[in-house]
Amino acid sequence: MNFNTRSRLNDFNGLKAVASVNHNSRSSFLGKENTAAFQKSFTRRAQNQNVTSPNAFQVQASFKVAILGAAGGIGQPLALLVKMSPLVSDLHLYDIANVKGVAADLSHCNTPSRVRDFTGNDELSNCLKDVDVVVIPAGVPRKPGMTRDDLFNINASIVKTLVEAVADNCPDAFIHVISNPVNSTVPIAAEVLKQKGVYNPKKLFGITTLDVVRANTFVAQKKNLKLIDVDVPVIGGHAGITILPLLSKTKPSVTFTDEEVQDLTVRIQNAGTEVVEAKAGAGSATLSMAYAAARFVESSLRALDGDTDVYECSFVQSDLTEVPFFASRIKLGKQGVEAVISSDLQGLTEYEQKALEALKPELKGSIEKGVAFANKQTVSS
Ligand SMILES: NC(=O)C1=CN([C@@H]2O[C@H](COP(=O)(O)OP(=O)(O)OC[C@H]3O[C@@H](n4cnc5c(N)ncnc54)[C@H](O)[C@@H]3O)[C@@H](O)[C@H]2O)C=CC1
Ligand SMILES: O=C([O-])CC(=O)C(=O)O
Repeated sequence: MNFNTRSRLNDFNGLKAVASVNHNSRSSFLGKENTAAFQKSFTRRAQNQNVTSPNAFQVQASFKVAILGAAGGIGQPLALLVKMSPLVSDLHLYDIANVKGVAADLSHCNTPSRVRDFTGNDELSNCLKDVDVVVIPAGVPRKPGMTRDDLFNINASIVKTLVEAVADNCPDAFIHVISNPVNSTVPIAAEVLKQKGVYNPKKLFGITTLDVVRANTFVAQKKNLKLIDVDVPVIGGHAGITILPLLSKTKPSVTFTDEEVQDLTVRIQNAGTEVVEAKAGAGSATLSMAYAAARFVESSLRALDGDTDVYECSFVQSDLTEVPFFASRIKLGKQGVEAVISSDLQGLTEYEQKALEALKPELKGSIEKGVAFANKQTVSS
């Protein structure tokens, strides 16, 4: 098992690979455990397509990705990063406003995927037809002084409506929910899919990758480690104390003083607020979020493509604890969540064990709020 993030950051060859017709091997700029693994999957794909001397253009990438909320702060840089993925053949951008220009702009990049724009309810079905991965960053972001839960009233309805369309048009797709509060929007999505009779818990993901990205960055800085070697699992949920970095499980193995554990944990938990305050009313994390979401998209596509070494943290339906949705490390495969990695929860420090118990009531409450919203709406509609 390879849990490290080596070569995720330093390998920008993906851009070169997709831009060069003579390039006979491809490596991804994101989400690759290592170039050798990617080379293996490239060769496998070439064999499957009966291409004898493969190059990046002959070996067709075959995955369709849709981004709902594509003209927003996260949507735009995310669309750019996904446009650079050699695994994507079609990129569908949907928003209620301003998406035409974003798509026109992006479509001039000389990477292979085709970009199409869709706007308004009438075009949502076409946007979603035959899509493999749907990413949902639609919704409003926080302003200083707000909690993620303060976004519930607006974003719950947005996510509900969009997931209804996903259920009707691409029920087999991987669904990546970014819109906050993730601790509630993911359970809402699950209820909507159940109501439509198409819920597959293995294919619904709350995106918590940014917590891992932050934890890796902050730990590497604090302990003076090589950034690409660091991997910290982050469990629980995606708000305040429900975000629990398991510093004792950091790879490579590293020791922290009690004070370092306290400081790092609080910084990782408050990192979203740190950005909201720095942006001073102009929104929340967008660039780091787009980077994190692109990493999760790339990992999902690698899994769909048959790679067998794909691990990420995500907020999914889980029986790891008594809380029905829980973020933890998962193994991704062609059918979605192949395994929830339970070993991370064994041998926790006293600090982590206490923090885990403390987060459960809040997380459970947020999940129940989402479930109640989805079901109340059904009764009254
Ligand atoms: N999961 C995570 O780690 C993170 C989640 N977020 C969340 O992501 C969401 C989006 O953030 P930003 O991109 O900064 O916001 P933004 O306001 O810049 O962009 C949101 C986009 O969604 C679009 N939109 C609104 N309603 C829509 C609908 N019904 N259908 C399609 N598109 C719709 C808007 O037109 C806009 O283009 C927020 O809820 C934010 O809290 C932000 C950072 C990290
Ligand atoms: O803090 C916010 O509102 C956005 C978010 O989820 C994050 O940056 O982690």
